[in-house]
Amino acid sequence: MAIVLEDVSKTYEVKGRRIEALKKLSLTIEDGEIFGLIGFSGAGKSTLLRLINLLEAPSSGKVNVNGTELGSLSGDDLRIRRQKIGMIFQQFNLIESKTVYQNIEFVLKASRYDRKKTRGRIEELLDLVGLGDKVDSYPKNLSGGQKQRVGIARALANHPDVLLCDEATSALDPDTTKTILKLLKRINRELGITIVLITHEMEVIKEIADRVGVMTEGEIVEMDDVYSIFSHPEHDVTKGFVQDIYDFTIPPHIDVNERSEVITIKFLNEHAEANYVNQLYRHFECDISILNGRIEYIHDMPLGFLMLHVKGEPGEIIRLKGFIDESRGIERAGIYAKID
Ligand SMILES: Nc1ncnc2c1ncn2[C@@H]1O[C@H](COP(=O)(O)OP(=O)(O)OP(=O)(O)O)[C@@H](O)[C@H]1O
Repeated sequence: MAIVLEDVSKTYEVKGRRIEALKKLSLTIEDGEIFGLIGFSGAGKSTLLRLINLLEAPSSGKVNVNGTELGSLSGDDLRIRRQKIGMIFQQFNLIESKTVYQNIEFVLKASRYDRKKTRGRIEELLDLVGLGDKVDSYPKNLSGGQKQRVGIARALANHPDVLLCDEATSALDPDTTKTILKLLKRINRELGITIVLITHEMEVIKEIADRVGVMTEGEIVEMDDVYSIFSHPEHDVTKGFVQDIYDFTIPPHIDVNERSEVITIKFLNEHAEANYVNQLYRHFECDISILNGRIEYIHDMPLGFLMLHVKGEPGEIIRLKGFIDESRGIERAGIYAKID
């Protein structure tokens, strides 16, 4: 059971102009995983989500969700299948004139949910998202984070097996973003719901995704587990996104020549926490100062970057670089190219 897209294309015609929003894209999202799609505006992310959500049909290719070929559905079958795909939005999309209770009741009514069970289900959902005391509040009296919690409760009302998140935290401050992402992760782990999220923020991917696809111009140009994408980005677009997090630029006053080099080192896994700089001091007659450094924990696995300014005889600097290149779990990082 999974979401499988096979050679999917989507073309729009606008005033006689063809826009290829998706170009023969193939992708398998495994059951129970959190899959993040990152890309700049116009890359085709929302279009992809609308195909999975059955809001639109592909121009060619196949979309299969949990064993059902979506193109084959119509009428009631389509309506029922759609209920099994929940969705949350950047602007929450709550009905302002309805209370929290009524917002969720609305989707349960639409799905002809057993009326006798409706109140119990809504209370259960609000408890799950930590809003048990807001049942009679109106959206205008809720914070952004609380509104998104209502959005999540509403999306889960019909026991979906897939939850699609369209820039779900882009309107929230960093702290609220973290709590919402934690909630989504808990929902994924505890309820086993597959989550597909689209974002333009690498922080969001780092925080929550198991795997990530990088989209540009209607194609997925790189796809891997999140640690691999962060530690070894291949495509220029991916490098640009990663560099947004590791913004390591050489300070302008640092002179770079054969006796004075800036070396950025990448430490993988447990090597990030070792006393590596100590070893460099001990082994080489160089003057070493730290210009920048950071350890990131991705799914609890450390990934470290350290920018060093090394001064010394050219031969000694070459030996030091050779030592780094031969050390296990340690690599020279270079500077990831920034794409504007
Ligand atoms: N209904 C539509 N009619 C015509 N063109 C469309 C339509 N929907 C999307 N497009 C075009 O398809 C391309 C991909 O758009 P899409 O919204 O999927 O990108 P995106 O990555 O989600 O961007 P954003 O983050 O800005 O939403 C864009 O060139 C867009 O203008």
